[in-house]
Amino acid sequence: MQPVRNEQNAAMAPVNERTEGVAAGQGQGRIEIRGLQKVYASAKTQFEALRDIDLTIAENEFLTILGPSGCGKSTLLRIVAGLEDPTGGELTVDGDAIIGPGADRGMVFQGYTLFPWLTVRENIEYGPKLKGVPTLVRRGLSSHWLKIIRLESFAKSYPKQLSGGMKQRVAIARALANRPKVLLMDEPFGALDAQTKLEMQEMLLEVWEREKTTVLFITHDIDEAIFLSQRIVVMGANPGRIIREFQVELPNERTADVRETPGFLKLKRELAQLLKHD
Ligand SMILES: Nc1ncnc2c1ncn2[C@@H]1O[C@H](COP(=O)(O)OP(=O)(O)OP(=O)(O)O)[C@@H](O)[C@H]1O
Repeated sequence: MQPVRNEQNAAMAPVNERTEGVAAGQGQGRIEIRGLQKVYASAKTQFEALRDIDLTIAENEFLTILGPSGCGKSTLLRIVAGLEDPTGGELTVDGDAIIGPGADRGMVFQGYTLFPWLTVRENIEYGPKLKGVPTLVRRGLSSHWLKIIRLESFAKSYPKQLSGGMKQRVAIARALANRPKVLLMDEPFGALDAQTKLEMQEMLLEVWEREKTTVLFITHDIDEAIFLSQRIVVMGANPGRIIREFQVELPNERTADVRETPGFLKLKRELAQLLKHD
């Protein structure tokens, strides 16, 4: 895929300015997590999946949680999504307690979660349609997103006619067309081949710079974490907990060659060392 930014796109206003009245809320997507605990209990066993998680994610921040398999990354994300209840602690988005799923939080997972019976355009328009956004406004919104993800010529295609990378582009557009304050992403590019993964990472950064949504991203890929994030929180397992956090001191405007810079490579070594010893 070509880089998403071009003159035509650069001239386009962010969708938030184009579709007034569709906002999920007035805040900007600040997530506060205090003393979060999660224990999975059955009749015979108890498993402490998350212990004492304290984390604040600033509005418009791109924060990645990095950690080995089983450290509780997905559990944490599902709790923020409202798909699972914590055993203890408090979670808020812009001061509002998270008590279940909501339109203020969009989600993109590794598995392709598009509706197979809807076209690409209909998938993108699904959330706004549920919210009662009028047809013409919806059409403008989906056209805007089709352009950004460079799938205008696939508007009438069905998911099964798309490659894995294309499906994830639609999944991102579908989540953002709903104008969430927060985008929650659980290894969204984990199933893609190496080249497509790099292209998707660049596309995601372009979209994030344009839309300025708070992003909470999960991965166990160190390069992906550094390339995408402003801040990286490293989790350890047994019990799942935060062990360290890193500010990524790289420019926000990132191109592929940032991966060769001394700053990138130094952080990569540090993270690899940390994950090896946990
Ligand atoms: N419903 C459940 N019941 C019992 N244990 C669970 C449940 N869901 C997750 N766990 C356990 O909680 C721990 C954390 O799981 P989680 O999926 O959050 O880890 P993860 O860091 O996302 O791992 P991965 O990178 O492999 O996806 C694991 O040991 C897992 O077996």
